[in-house]
Amino acid sequence: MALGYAGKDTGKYAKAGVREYREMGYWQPDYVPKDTDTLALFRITPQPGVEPEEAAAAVAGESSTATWTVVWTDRLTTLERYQAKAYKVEPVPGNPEQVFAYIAYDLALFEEGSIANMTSSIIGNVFGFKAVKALRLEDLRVPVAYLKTFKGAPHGIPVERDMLNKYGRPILGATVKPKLGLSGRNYGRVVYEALAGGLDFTKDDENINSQAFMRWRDRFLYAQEAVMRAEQVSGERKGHYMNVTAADMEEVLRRAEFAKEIGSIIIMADLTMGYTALQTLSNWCRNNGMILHLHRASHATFTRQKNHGINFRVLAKWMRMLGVDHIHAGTVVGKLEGDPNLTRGYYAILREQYNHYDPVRGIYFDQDWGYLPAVMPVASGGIHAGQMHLLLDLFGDDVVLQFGGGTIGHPMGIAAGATANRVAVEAMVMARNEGRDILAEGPEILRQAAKHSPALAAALEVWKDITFDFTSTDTPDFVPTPTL
Ligand SMILES: O=C(COP(=O)(O)O)[C@H](O)[C@H](O)COP(=O)(O)O
Ligand SMILES: [Mg+2]
Repeated sequence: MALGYAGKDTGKYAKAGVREYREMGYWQPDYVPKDTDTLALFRITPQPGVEPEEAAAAVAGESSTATWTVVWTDRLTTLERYQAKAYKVEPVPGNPEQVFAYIAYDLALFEEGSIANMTSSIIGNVFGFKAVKALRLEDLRVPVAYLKTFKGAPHGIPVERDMLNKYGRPILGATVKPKLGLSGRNYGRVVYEALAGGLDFTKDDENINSQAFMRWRDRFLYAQEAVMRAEQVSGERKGHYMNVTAADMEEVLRRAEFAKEIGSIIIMADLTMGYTALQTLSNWCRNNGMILHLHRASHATFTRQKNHGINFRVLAKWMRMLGVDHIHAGTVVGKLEGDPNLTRGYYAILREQYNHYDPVRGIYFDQDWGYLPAVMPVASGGIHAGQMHLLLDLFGDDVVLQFGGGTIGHPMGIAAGATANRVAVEAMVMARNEGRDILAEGPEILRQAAKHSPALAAALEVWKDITFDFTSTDTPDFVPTPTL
């Protein structure tokens, strides 16, 4: 074996000073996790010849105290406390190559209120470890004791609704398109049309920051002028997520300050900024009464493949702790990856105060959120008014439904695109509130509403029943038991 690692060929490596992680105390099948432990569920594909328990112990070791050999200085610490403990290994249904490994981390291991520190421990080194062919962090149970060292969302769902004065229905938004190339003035025109036409929010796209064709200050000014004019004509509160993502933190905060100064209630940031930058911005938003929208730009590079990386639910948990008001969480019916059951699980993680074990939705641990504010999930990417019944049925009211192409691509213009979405959502909410079965009757409810709305009629005609039907790459391992 070419690995500097003790697999089955223990004798050889023991001679070379390499110890099995199991022997070093990282495999403890009798360990009873404490309420204050962080629990992690990893999907491990061990290298051929590496036993599952040893692979689990290795992951526990490398994500906490261990190195590849025993070191003299271990004796200078209370090693048993600081060692992560792999305590259970289970087969993955239908996949003999993989195992689920459960690992417990003591509360002492992570700095208070630091996602950077927690991630450096749990996912810092171990994903490149040669003894595992592939590794995925599937879920995390964060103890309330550690959660209480975070403040969470700057506002949370009820406070955001109060700020907007909008209740009892999904919030509607749109991403300005094309993503790149518009001048500030034309950009502002799109914002105005979309908001005056009936949407609540518009937003910058992830890759709009401050390029030469449209510097951020111009965009912010034109967009805010559009917001204020749309507020005047509609009598409603409106907003445009101003993307403050920049190359350094001073510049990020300069842009955020400016957005506040000109009267915006919301800013946005891209996940590409990094955890520490986001946490600074979250604190700034809490201190300055600004809503923080997060675009999960880049997440699919590490969340999408089922055998390696991090499941999005773990990222969602970190973002709820770190403190964002909104996060993109998938659409199921749109253009981007998302299994229905797993996506519902992500929404539960963001919105509920207590998540009960539900492996069908990919929730592997009970999670008490310790009153950390709920985060508003954002459904965005390839959705349109014709799917309103599906979206409302899947996600309920506490969600931002964002129609970029599905507003700006409307044949009668941007304002008509916005109106189509607003009429569709109001008709569907009313039908649901009257007790109708919107999943079964949805298309008919939309057709009836379209009789009085040429904008909705045109939207239904042009996008008909477009859905993006591809098999998800990430699917649940546990299928629901069919009920008789
Ligand atoms: O620009 C869009 C959607 O545009 P459109 O509405 O025109 O398709 C967003 O960047 C995606 O929603 C991101 O994906 P996700 O929300 O999955 O993170
Ligand atoms: Mg985008």
